[in-house]
Amino acid sequence: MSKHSFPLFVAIDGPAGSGKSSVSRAVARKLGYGYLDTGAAYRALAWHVIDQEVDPQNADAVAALLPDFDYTIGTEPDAYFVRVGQTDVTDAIREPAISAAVSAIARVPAVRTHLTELFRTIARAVPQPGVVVEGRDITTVVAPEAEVRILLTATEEARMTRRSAEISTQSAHTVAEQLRSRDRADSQVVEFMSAADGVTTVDSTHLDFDQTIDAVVEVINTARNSHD
Ligand SMILES: Nc1ncnc2c1ncn2[C@@H]1O[C@H](COP(=O)(O)OP(=O)(O)O)[C@@H](O)[C@H]1O
Ligand SMILES: Nc1ccn([C@@H]2O[C@H](COP(=O)(O)OP(=O)(O)O)[C@@H](O)[C@H]2O)c(=O)n1
Repeated sequence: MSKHSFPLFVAIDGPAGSGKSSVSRAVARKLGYGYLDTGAAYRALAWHVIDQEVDPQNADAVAALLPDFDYTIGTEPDAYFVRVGQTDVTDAIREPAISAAVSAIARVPAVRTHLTELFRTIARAVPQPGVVVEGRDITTVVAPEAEVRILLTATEEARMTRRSAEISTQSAHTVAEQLRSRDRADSQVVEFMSAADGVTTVDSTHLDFDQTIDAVVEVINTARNSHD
């Protein structure tokens, strides 16, 4: 199969609140690409684990749920949804209880292997000429060979401020503490705080949302030109 049979792969990693989901989705919309939110799969599995009354800390019990984990995600930037079986969990997976449980299931090796395979399959199958895939280990594990690899960062302060502006049900202090402890737990499993070789860093601390989109599109265009 020629390399043009697969969509152009844009891999974006970064810590919580760096803007991965919102920026990746907007970039995909702008370029007419598909969009894959990999964090949503980890969150959906955490939702399923809790729904099945399994202890998220019990790695074997979590791994045992994988063969029957029936997960669907929308890859159209304008028609985003996440389903487990027939249940729409798009909003439920953003609940604080899921955010609190997700790192425990994300450190189970069988979970990472299973979801990584799923991501590769979903990304290859999008009908668009490109796909923006975002998460924590896309540039390093899921698609180290991606045509475009970006680390999206922002200072901890900027990320906490953005995230707490979104969440009205918890104090800014609680949101910041939870984000910090999730980043700490996730960092023990995958490296997403510094760019791997060949990965371009986009620091959005002093960029507004539109400027961040433009900066990412510029990295993609530069990489595309060098591949042509
Ligand atoms: N450059 C930016 N300037 C200001 N706000 C931003 C910027 N990038 C993202 N945001 C906002 O920050 C919040 C967190 O972004 P999100 O995409 O959910 O991050 P992540 O997916 O990395 O956790 C969202 O409300 C988003 O609109
Ligand atoms: N590629 C990925 C994506 C997410 N994750 C896990 O999934 C969780 C949720 O990811 P997310 O992207 O929705 O998180 P936010 O950055 O949006 O807060 C993370 O805290 C990680 O534990 C992962 O391990 N690897």
